[in-house]
Amino acid sequence: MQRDLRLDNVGRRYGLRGPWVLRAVNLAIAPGTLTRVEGANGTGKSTLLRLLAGIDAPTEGRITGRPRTAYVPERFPSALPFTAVGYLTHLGTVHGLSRASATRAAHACLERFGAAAYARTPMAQLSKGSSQKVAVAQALLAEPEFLVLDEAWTGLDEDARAELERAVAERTAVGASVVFVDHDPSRLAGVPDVICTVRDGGVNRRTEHPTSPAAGPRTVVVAQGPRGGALPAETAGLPLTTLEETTAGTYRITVPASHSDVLLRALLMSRPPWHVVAVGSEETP
Ligand SMILES: Nc1ncnc2c1ncn2[C@@H]1O[C@H](COP(=O)(O)OP(=O)(O)OP(=O)(O)O)[C@@H](O)[C@H]1O
Repeated sequence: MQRDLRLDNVGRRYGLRGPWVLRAVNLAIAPGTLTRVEGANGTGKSTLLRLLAGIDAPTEGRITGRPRTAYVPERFPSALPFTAVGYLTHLGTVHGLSRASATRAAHACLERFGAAAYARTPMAQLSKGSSQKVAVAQALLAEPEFLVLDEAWTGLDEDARAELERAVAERTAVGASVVFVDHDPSRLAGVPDVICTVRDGGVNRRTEHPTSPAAGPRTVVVAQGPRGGALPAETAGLPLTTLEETTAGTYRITVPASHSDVLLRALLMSRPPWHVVAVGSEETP
């Protein structure tokens, strides 16, 4: 994502005389940020996400700067006349991949979320959880610059939930933005850069400070790199909780557990690679 996605004076109501669900919303989503949207039931969270994703148009106001976007809706229309892999392959070709690459990407995505066994099952026959995995896979397939997740974790098993958290971390680490709603307050706790609260038709935006002690599980990585040097550039988008040079060239780095894979990959893939000495988990207060 190269620039902010902007909502200027956006309003949305359903029907000509329906009540305004959102009104006078001004909001900017910056590249590389993770935003959590919260609010009571029926306040307009899904409405806001559909507007952000471009699935729905504002009744008034303007939305500009939307990059290549993917969306996981609250309710995924699973009764489609495709097998899971057929559907994802089709979408891959729509996104410009060759058929062979799209098929490979489709299988890889299903495998990643533990749904490889259902690749050839007609979508209408998938269980709710399996079809949710396809919903998530379709969004991640094209490596979007902007990812919008409306209760995307609901119905996923534990492994798939963790995998989706990792996928979110990967997206933001490469400069994409992610906006999500989730009923579980501990979802990615301490990680979001921004919290948006929808209330009384408005959106209140507040910036979080990932450097303050974050809630949720954290991973401690001890790694050796250049003395007094900086972390590899690939770690720039990560919400590091602490970074300490314990002895010359040895660093103790703490990240939210959901981001540990991205941190480790960045360290090991940097040129020259860092040496990872230890990885452990840290209890949080
Ligand atoms: N397609 C629609 N047609 C008419 N009214 C709608 C439509 N979609 C949403 N609404 C109304 O807009 C309001 C906000 O709904 P929305 O689903 O955006 O809220 P939400 O905060 O996501 O709710 P929840 O937490 O229950 O998922 C509700 O009053 C809802 O009935």
